[in-house]
Amino acid sequence: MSTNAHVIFLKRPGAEGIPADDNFGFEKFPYPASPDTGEVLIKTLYLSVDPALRCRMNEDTGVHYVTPWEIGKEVDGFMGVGQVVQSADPGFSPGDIVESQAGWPWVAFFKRKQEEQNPLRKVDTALLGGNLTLPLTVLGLIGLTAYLGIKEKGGISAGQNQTLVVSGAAGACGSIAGQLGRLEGCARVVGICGSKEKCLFLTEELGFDAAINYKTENVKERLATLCPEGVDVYFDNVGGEISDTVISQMNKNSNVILCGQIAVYNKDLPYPPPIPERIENRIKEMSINR
Ligand SMILES: NC(=O)C1=CN([C@@H]2O[C@H](COP(=O)(O)OP(=O)(O)OC[C@H]3O[C@@H](n4cnc5c(N)ncnc54)[C@H](OP(=O)(O)O)[C@@H]3O)[C@@H](O)[C@H]2O)C=CC1
Ligand SMILES: CCCCCC(=O)/C=C/[C@@H]1[C@@H](C/C=C\CCCC(=O)O)[C@@H](O)C[C@H]1O
Repeated sequence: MSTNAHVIFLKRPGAEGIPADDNFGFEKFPYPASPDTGEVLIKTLYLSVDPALRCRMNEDTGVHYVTPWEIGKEVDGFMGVGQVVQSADPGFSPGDIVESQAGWPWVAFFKRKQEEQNPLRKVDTALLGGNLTLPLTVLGLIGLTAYLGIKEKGGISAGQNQTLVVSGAAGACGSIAGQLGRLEGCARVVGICGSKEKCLFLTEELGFDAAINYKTENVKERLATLCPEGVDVYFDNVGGEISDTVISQMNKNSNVILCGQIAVYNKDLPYPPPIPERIENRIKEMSINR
């Protein structure tokens, strides 16, 4: 009989801890014989490895909607895509492509019950043009996060000559947020990211007006040059010093879309992590929505 295998969580990185291989283990276990009534057997195809999973390595994530991983238990991510191998549920047939919040059995089969909290959804592959990872990116939670952030929190109106700055701009959320900001009507879209190649990707392929490499350039000076009328909308993926610098150049009544704070995920801080007092004061003085 073939065996299944999965990733388990072995130890927390601790305060100020950088995640390492030995935080995780790999365990083999028996492969389920066949699905019981109402169950399907799914082969994992793709798993989303998200920055917020780092917060699940801590004892307390700081937010109610993201639960910490338990020591010795299987690692589960936010979303995964798989293929039905056997089905004892009339709603699914072998070969169906499905998505759900997924555990991490590695290139293996697993058995899952239909759960109210975490439904298994059939993916309409005709919409995907052969790219089965799209439900994990632009057509999934990532795309929705960027869309709702820009639409609901950005305060963007066409014709208002607004400047949008995006940090983590070449990443999954940031790259979509910048493009949506442009479509919503921002006059200028500036991305901040960590390499020359990523800067070129933003300006040459995604239509950003400019990009700043925070690893080699002075972000404060470049922002002042690229955003001469100040910043009206900031899609914040990173927090930390970069965000302090952007917020210092934001206009009165402007909007920070607080998407994530990846720069501080290795620090043992509650979410959202505290910001320096001078930045708090500026947010109040300038009536910045955050
Ligand atoms: N609110 C929500 O529901 C959601 C929030 N998020 C949050 O959005 C953010 C981005 O997520 P996502 O797009 O999926 O991530 P990606 O993994 O696609 O991109 C993350 C990028 O962040 C950059 N980065 C990493 N560390 C730092 C640092 N110290 N300073 C500056 N940049 C850094 C890196 O790019 P580079 O080379 O440019 O440094 C990295 O590639 C995260 O904070 C995440 O938690 C994501 C999804 C949903
Ligand atoms: C702990 C810090 C979270 C910071 C915000 C963030 O990065 C969110 C990430 C999302 C995530 C969260 C939404 C719902 C989780 C529900 C899962 C559960 O365990 O019940 C999701 O949208 C994808 C992430 O990257």
